[in-house]
Amino acid sequence: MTSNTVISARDLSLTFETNDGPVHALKGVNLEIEKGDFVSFIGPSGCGKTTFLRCMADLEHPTGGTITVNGVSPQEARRARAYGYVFQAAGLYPWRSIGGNIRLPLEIMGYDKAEQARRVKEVLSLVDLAGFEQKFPWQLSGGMQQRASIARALAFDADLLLMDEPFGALDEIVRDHLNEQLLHLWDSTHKTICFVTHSIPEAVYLSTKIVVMSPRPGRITDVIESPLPRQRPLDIRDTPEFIEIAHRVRDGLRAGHGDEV
Ligand SMILES: Nc1ncnc2c1ncn2[C@@H]1O[C@H](COP(=O)(O)OP(=O)(O)OP(=O)(O)O)[C@@H](O)[C@H]1O
Repeated sequence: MTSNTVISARDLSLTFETNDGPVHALKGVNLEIEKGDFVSFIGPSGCGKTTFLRCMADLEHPTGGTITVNGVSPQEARRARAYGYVFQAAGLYPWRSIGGNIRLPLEIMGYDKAEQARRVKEVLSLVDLAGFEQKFPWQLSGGMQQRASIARALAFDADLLLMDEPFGALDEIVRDHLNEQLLHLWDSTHKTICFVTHSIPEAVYLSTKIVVMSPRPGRITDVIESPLPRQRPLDIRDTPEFIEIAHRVRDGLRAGHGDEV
């Protein structure tokens, strides 16, 4: 672990006790994430991607091993507001305007009105929604709503962004556009991003590091360091380098699946 280490998981395990017996959501997970990394977690349903993200966010508590966030416990990191969390669904309050939704966590945290207004403007422009502050969620497309939820997660300017399959419900064209915007945002803000996805092209396009996971028990089967440059136009997806990484991810997913049967 170095001073640049954002997430450090050592032999991390989490077993849920259920009526049907124990569920090993995570077992023996080891991973280091450095400042500025864009890390995707990919794997079949039930391999523990969400559980891992929730452990980072102090929303679940490991039953074995250790995990630190910025060198401290997830609980301390949560209290220090070390991360923003973006959920699968945008989860905006329909009775609040877009500005009102983004402002809500800032109100709770006691920022003064001028600072709230400044931050709302800043994050809306970061996600390309300048001018939409007064609109209500139902007046925005699904992709715009998801961008607004990213803006809300960015509002208190945490260096770490945890994103749980934020674009899963969107069509491919919108998703491509949001992927480009997210890469741009990552590049311009130097944040560290942990991103859950089911899509191989999305994982390869976005990431500096791709973590391939496998279920029962949930574990990491491969960690791929991407050789792709930081600046990535969408057509990088047609290059041999991109296709080679995508193959490796697919092979990793297949191997993990083979263990199940
Ligand atoms: N609160 C809980 N109680 C019991 N079991 C749980 C709980 N949360 C998750 N699980 C189980 O833990 C395993 C991992 O779940 P998790 O949601 O982390 O997987 P995932 O990889 O994110 O799946 P998906 O891609 O479907 O979102 C699954 O078998 C799930 O059923």
